[in-house]
Amino acid sequence: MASKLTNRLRALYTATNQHRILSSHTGAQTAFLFSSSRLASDVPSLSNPSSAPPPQIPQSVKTSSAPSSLNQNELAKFAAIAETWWNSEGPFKPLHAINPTRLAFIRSTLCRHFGRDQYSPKPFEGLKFVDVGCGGGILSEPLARMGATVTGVDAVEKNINIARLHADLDPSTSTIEYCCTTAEKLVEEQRTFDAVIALEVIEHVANPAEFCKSLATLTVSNGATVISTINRSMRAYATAIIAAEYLLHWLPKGTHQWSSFLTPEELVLILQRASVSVKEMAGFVFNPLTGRWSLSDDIGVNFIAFGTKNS
Ligand SMILES: C[S@@+](CC[C@H](N)C(=O)[O-])C[C@H]1O[C@@H](n2cnc3c(N)ncnc32)[C@H](O)[C@@H]1O
Ligand SMILES: [Mg+2]
Repeated sequence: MASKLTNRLRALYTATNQHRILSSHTGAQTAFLFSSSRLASDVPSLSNPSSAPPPQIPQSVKTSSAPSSLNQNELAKFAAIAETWWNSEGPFKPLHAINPTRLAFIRSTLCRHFGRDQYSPKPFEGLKFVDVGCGGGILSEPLARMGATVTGVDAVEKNINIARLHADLDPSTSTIEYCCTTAEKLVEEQRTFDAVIALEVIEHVANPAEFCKSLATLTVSNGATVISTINRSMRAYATAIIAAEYLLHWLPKGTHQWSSFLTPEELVLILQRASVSVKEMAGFVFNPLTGRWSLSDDIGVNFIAFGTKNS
C-alpha cells in the first residue's frame, strides 16, 4: 500500500513537473519547506493592499487553552459576505462551480475506503462526517443527501445561522448538526468522526500544522481526512489571485494571501506528522471554453488530498 501511494504521488508530482517525491525528503528539505511556509513575503501582495481599511472583527467562537486556529482578519472577510452563501452568482460562485467536482473526488475516494457502492444514492449511510469550516453548508448538504450523518462547524456565527436556515428548507438536510465552533474545541469535547473534511479552510487558519493535528485527532483510527486548498505556486498567484480577484472578479479582492497557501508536499508532511497518511491527491482545473471544472493530475493550483488516520 505504501509503495502504491508513493508511486501515485510520484506520478502526480512528476506530472506537474515541479516538485520531488516525499518519501525521499531529507531533514534539510523538510526544514526548507517549513521555513518557506507563511514567510513568503517576497511576492508582491496585491491581495493585502496597505491602504485597505482594517477589517471588522466578527463575532466568532472563542477558544480555550488549545492552540487557536482562528485568524480574526480572515474570519472578518467571511462574516462580511455571509448572506451571500447560497447566491450561486455571488462571491461564493467559485465554490458553487467547483462543488460537483470535489464531491466526485470525495464520493470515489471515501466509497473505496469505506467499501461502499459509489453508485448507491446514499453511499455514506451510517457514517459520521464533520465538515470543518462549513460556511453556509454548500458541502454539508450534499454529504447529508448521500446519507452521511453530518456535523458542520464554522467559526463565524453568521455562517452557521445561514447554514441552519438553508438546511431546514429540506427534510434530507435538516438533520445536519450545525455548530459555531472550531476543530480544536471539538477535540476538547472528545468528538470523533469517520471522515473529517475541511475544504478551502486551511489557507485561512492561524496555524496550519496545529489545525491538521486537530483534524487528525477528530478522525477515528483508520478513518478519512480530506483537505483542499491552493498550491503556493506562481501559477496560483497568477490565476487564483490576479485573475480570479482582480481581472475576473470571481472573488472579492483580498480573499487570498499567496503566502498562506501550502504546497502539496507541505500539506502531506504536516498531515504525516499528525498521523494522517495521504493516499490520493487530485487537482481541479477550469476549462474556460466549457466554463466547467474537472479533476486532473495537475495539482499546480487548486488541489484536494485524501488521507487515512494511522491506526
Ligand atoms: C472559503 S470558506 C470554505 C467553506 C466550505 N468549506 C466550502 O468549501 O464550501 C472558509 C470557511 O472557513 C471558515 N473558517 C476560517 N477559519 C476557521 C477556523 N479556524 N475554524 C473554523 N472555521 C474557520 C470561514 O468562516 C469560512 O466559512
Ligand atoms: Mg480560500
